[in-house]
Amino acid sequence: MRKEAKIYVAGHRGLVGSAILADLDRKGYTNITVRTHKELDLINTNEVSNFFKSEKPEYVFLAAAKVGGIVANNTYRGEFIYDNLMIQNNVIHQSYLNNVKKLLFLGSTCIYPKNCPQPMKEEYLLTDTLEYTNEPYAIAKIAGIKMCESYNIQYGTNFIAVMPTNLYGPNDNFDLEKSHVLPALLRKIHLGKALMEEDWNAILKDLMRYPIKGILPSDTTESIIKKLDEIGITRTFDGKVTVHIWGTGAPMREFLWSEDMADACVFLMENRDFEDMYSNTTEIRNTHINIGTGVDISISDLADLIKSIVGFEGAFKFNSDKPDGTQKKLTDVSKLNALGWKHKIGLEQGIYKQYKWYLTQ
Ligand SMILES: NC(=O)C1=CN([C@@H]2O[C@H](COP(=O)(O)OP(=O)(O)OC[C@H]3O[C@@H](n4cnc5c(N)ncnc54)[C@H](OP(=O)(O)O)[C@@H]3O)[C@@H](O)[C@H]2O)C=CC1
Ligand SMILES: C[C@H]1O[C@H](OP(=O)(O)OP(=O)(O)OC[C@H]2O[C@@H](n3cnc4c(=O)[nH]c(N)nc43)[C@H](O)[C@@H]2O)[C@@H](O)[C@@H](O)C1=O
Repeated sequence: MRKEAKIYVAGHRGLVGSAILADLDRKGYTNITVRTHKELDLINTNEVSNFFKSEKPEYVFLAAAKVGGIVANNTYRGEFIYDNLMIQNNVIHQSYLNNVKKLLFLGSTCIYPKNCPQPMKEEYLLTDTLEYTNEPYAIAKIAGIKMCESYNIQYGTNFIAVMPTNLYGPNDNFDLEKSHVLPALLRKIHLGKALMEEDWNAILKDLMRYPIKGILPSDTTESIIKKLDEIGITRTFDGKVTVHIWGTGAPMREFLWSEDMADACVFLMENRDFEDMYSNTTEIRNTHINIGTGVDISISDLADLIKSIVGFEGAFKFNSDKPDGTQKKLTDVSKLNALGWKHKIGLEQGIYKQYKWYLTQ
């Protein structure tokens, strides 16, 4: 990619999109175009067509999507499949019609079977049934992979698909109902510590930055304590605090720092073309590539790690009313590592960085 090449980052305000924007800037790319969701609704085919016709980007990072944690995926099933299919159909098809040189599509490791052999290799795609809680989202992502692959085969486009593991970092989603596990636990444990220390400034600052439905900063402390209890941050009569963790705590998850993720995306955009992704010329499939650390941790151990970093001295309670989801989804990153890319930020360092960033919000 020439440093002055015109690059479109879709979803530039999100966790991944904002990290890609910063990474491109750091690497000296000077001609980036972006649009907010309000300025350009990627579900709207006409709007997307007009954008591509007028902007004519040469490269596209497709980091815009309807994204959320296990409960959001399981609740808003229709939105997760419709929004994501529409966004990717519009951006991928308009990229083809407008001769985009290269597009990078972001999928997710939830595309692999619920009981996939571990660690999960790219060729395990479509070999068994999916995890129910995020099946609509996963089907949309699989359709995105297949659309990139099929356009490349039929039209000679150069659209590559990457499958990231769970991600975290600045500009993450901290809505406690809709977010992923790491930001959710970081925030709940942070609030638990503040509640135990009766640090009302910290609590009010948090509620102002990330409003929680039904809680107003002007509420009485008794009312705030009651509402925090309802969302799983419970203060008992002796002043101790218990933070509720969804599920059993047994599932294993892998977490990649978002800035590492962005570096991998730019690395692949710079170094890998579609024809590098396969050898068999008769049946071309599984041309996507996993991005991860290859290291996982149980939810329970993750909570303990966050507890030590935040300095929370309360307790945890596991809430099995909430779903566990897939028990393990460790990525096999040997393909990516063989290309010379490896993550730099380990989980403990990443959580420190995430918490430091969170405290500046
Ligand atoms: N976070 C994770 O753990 C993982 C994420 N991924 C994938 O990475 C990509 C980015 O995810 P992430 O950064 O976490 O998600 P975020 O929710 O942080 O960012 C998504 C971005 O897309 C924008 N967006 C959503 N819908 C539309 C729309 N209709 N039109 C225009 N913009 C829209 C959002 O804008 P707004 O907020 O204003 O609506 C937001 O800026 C996604 O494809 C996701 O599937 C894959 C694996 C793990
Ligand atoms: C990236 C990935 O993310 C999603 O899959 P997921 O990893 O299952 O989602 P998650 O991060 O929300 O949960 C991971 C685990 O964590 C446990 N858990 C405990 N306590 C909380 C909690 O407070 N919040 C949340 N969200 N989870 C919690 C929870 O019970 C589960 O066992 C899909 O979007 C999928 O499509 C996808 O792409």
